[in-house]
Amino acid sequence: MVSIDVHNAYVDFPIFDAKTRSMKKKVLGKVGGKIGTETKVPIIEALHDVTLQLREGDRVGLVGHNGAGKSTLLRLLSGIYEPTRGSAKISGKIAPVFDLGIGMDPEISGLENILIRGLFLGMTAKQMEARVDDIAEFTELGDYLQMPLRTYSTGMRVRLALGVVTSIDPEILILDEGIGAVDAAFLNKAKDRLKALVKRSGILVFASHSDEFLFELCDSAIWMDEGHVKQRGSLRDVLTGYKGRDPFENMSQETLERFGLEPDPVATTNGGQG
Ligand SMILES: Nc1ncnc2c1ncn2[C@@H]1O[C@H](COP(=O)(O)OP(=O)(O)OP(=O)(O)O)[C@@H](O)[C@H]1O
Repeated sequence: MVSIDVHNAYVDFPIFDAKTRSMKKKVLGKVGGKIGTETKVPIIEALHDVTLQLREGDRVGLVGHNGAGKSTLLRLLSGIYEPTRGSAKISGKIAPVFDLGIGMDPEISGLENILIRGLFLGMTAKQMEARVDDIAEFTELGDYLQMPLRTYSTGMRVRLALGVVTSIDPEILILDEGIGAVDAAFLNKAKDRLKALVKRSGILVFASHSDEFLFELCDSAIWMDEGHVKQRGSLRDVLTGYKGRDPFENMSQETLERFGLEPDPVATTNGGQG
């Protein structure tokens, strides 16, 4: 049974090299977690009293300002961070995809990197060997696949990484946005593979700043603010709360239809003006 149970979890980062005196001057900022200065060493409270349960079939988007705690929560859900207080119990094979470039070795070939990266994401060597041709074809990298990775452009690396990531069979897929460096045509091609990947995953948690991408992959969402869960619910409701307006407002009819979504009735009746 695939599941995630987080109970009253906190994640603190003590900052040993910060200048406590100057930190005590209050600076009001919109972004970032809370910085506590009561102790000698300033502490950033990246997650504050987070409780959530995720079950098989959940497709959850994570939204929030820069520094709100999304990446920290993803790392907690992946078992990379332990909670400072509280608990996080994760059952299932986790594929954490934070940084598409992570786990790649510049000195070995693209093909070898496909294999290594697959192992890193929980696949067996046999499974990866069976998929390598399909991945190679998807990347359109041709003879470059025999060359060391250091000879690749940024976009070529992303193609390779996306090819591997979208070929795996994760029970729990933890996805952090970072898919910007490829050209639009390739991203469209990757979207279909990403959707198929999400379909065969047990649980998806996806942090993103793109409404459209969130609607492609998720049906519910969590709004993180200053390290705590500010709202959890349907993707539309949470985005409306977070942005202060209905996310459908700015979507074209074609996009809405593609997602199988109903246009906002208010916007429709007044000619899309409000
Ligand atoms: N390794 C770390 N050491 C110290 N502070 C950290 C560390 N990682 C994150 N933080 C702090 O924790 C808070 C939450 O950061 P986090 O990276 O989780 O935010 P985020 O919501 O993912 O932001 P973004 O949208 O900018 O990626 C921030 O205040 C950040 O400064």
